[in-house]
Amino acid sequence: MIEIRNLCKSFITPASQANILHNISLTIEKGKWYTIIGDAGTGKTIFLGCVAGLLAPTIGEVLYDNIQIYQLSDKARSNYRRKHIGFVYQNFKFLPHYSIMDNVILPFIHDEPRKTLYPKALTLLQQAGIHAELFECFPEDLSSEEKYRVAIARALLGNPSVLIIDEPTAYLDAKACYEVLNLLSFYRNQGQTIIMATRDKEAAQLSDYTYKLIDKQLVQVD
Ligand SMILES: Nc1ncnc2c1ncn2[C@@H]1O[C@H](COP(=O)(O)OP(=O)(O)OP(=O)(O)O)[C@@H](O)[C@H]1O
Repeated sequence: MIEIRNLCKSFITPASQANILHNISLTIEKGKWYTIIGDAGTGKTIFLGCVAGLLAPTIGEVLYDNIQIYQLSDKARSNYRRKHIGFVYQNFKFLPHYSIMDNVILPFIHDEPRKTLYPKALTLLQQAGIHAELFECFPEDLSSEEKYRVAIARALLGNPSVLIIDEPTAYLDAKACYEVLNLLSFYRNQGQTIIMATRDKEAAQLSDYTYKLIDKQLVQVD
């Protein structure tokens, strides 16, 4: 369903060249959970950005259902991304002065009326274990675990083909981490495709496939 072909990513300036990813090929199957583990600075976020249509590879291709997303115009790729990709950022990117419910709904407010978005957001927030009394709170009122849960609900509101998650276990203690991973497992069991990057190899235990990013390349782990 997602085909990553010979992906290389470098950052080139007149003074230097930083080669981050080299010749990565991977097929992402529908309904499976892929975990990319790697130490800090190995290129996990860069890899997710390339797969998500946010960062053009220097060489190589990313195809969604045979469509080369980097051959699309910026506008078409942006539309494609909105439709197909739900992204949970490492730092969430919440709007601090908007309520939790607004943070979930606002990314889609130009696509659909609030009155149809609201019940979907309500269901996703409830599935994510967010109690109704938190809906009108602000992001800063939430615990780290609750923030992850809200960010996952927001990423799923557009019913994306793939949920991409950058480091879901950062800032969480072991129990909270376990709970968030269980929530992801629930969605994978419902058929959601997931690509997750993390430094924590223990976080890969519920996923279907684990790869390690090492020396700029992906190596499958057991
Ligand atoms: N625009 C850029 N120009 C040059 N180097 C960059 C640029 N953006 C990122 N890098 C470098 O790419 C490397 C990989 O960064 P990336 O954020 O993908 O790592 P990561 O594996 O996600 O790390 P972490 O686990 O800390 O989040 C880093 O060494 C970073 O400095």
